[in-house]
Order: sequence, then C-alpha cells, then structure tokens
Amino acid sequence: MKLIEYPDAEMMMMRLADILASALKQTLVTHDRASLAVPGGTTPGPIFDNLCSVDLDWARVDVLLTDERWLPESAARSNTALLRRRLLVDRAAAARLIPLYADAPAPEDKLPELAAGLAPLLPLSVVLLGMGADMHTASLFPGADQLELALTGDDSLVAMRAPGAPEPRITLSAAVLNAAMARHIVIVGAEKRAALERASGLDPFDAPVAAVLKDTIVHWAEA
Ligand SMILES: O=C1O[C@H](COP(=O)(O)O)[C@@H](O)[C@H](O)[C@H]1O
Repeated sequence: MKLIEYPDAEMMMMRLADILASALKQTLVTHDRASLAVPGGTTPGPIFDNLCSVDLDWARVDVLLTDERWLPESAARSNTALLRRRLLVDRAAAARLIPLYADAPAPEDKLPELAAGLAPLLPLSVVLLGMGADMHTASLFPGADQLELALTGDDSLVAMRAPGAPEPRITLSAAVLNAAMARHIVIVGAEKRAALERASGLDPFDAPVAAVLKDTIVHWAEA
C-alpha cells in the first residue's frame, strides 16, 4: 500500500476526482467502456461533486457502488440515493448506473440478478473504497456472517449481515476488488488513519480492509 497525505480534505477530494477521471479517460482509450466503483457513506460526497462535471465520455462509463445497504432509494441511508444526488448529475448523468439494490425483502432474493448485471464489467477499471473506523471496507465488516465467503470465495457479490451494520448489506467481494485495474482508498481524520495503520498488520478476518491493501493507494487528510 502507498499512502498519500494531503494538506487538507478539500484539496484531497479535488485531486481524487482528477485521479479517477484520468484513470477512466485512460481506460476509454483502449476499451469501449470503463467502470468505476465508488463507496457510499459520509466521506465521498465532495469527490462526487467535483467528478460529476468533468469532461469525459460519460456515456461509455458504468458506475456502481462498492456496497449497498439493503434499503430503498427513498431511505436516507441509501448509498444509491447518494450517487443519484451527487455523482450521476451534470455531465456524469450520461453514465450508466449498475444497481446493487432491487426491491425485495432481502439481498439474497436478488443476488443472482445483480451479479449477472455486474459480470460483464469485470474486471473493474477503477475502484474507490472508503473505510470505517472499525476497519471495514465496502461492506466487509469484522464479525460479519458471510465474511469468509466475501474474503476467500469466488462469488462477485455477497450478502452480509454484521453487528456493526444496522441493515443487511450487499458487497463486492475481495476477489472483485482485488482484480480491479486500479484501486484507491479515501479516509479522513486521525482515527481512521490510526485504524488503517493498525489494520495493515492484522488478519483480514479481524481487519477486513487488510484484504485489499496490496497495490492500493490510500489517500488521507485531516478532518
Ligand atoms: O457503510 C458504509 O461505510 C463505509 C465508510 O463510511 P464513512 O461514512 O465512514 O465514510 C463506506 O465506505 C461504505 O461504502 C458504506 O456502505
């Protein structure tokens, strides 16, 4: 893993938008389409605000989440709703959203359908991940019921329930995240920096982010 420190979070979010846009443009030189997987949660909104207005051929870009909370888009915690509000607007409105949620009581009900939508995109071009202070990334949570499958299995998508997550989740597996052509993690604040440094010496079953650190660029700024 390589860590880049920024003087402030605003600058980091702008720079990350540039980095993601450049990687997508580069992919589109040699491929018909490019894919971008992004986190939900509270951190990435300002990156989306910068990225959505970038001049690139968004009609050839597939956008998806690294993980989703099993909630309808009308819910405040829906990561898809965040994407629609802050990334899939302006020029980026031309991108195609690959859903990680469909209307059904549980993620297991829709896993095959959602995995079929994801399959043509693999390997992903660019992945941006977030991380919680508990060292979860995507929805690979410590103590989650399907963590072993998500860390060691071949499935692209895994349904997940975890003590640290208030609702069921669906997540890209470590196999999919690690196969991506480029991988970045964005974190803000001293607590997450300390957690990340701790995680790099731990087993992924205790610190799931450790499963995706190889060849990953971590971007960090003070809160
Ligand atoms: O629940 C989630 O949490 C992580 C971290 O979120 P943050 O609010 O601490 O930035 C996020 O990366 C993930 O995509 C999301 O579903």
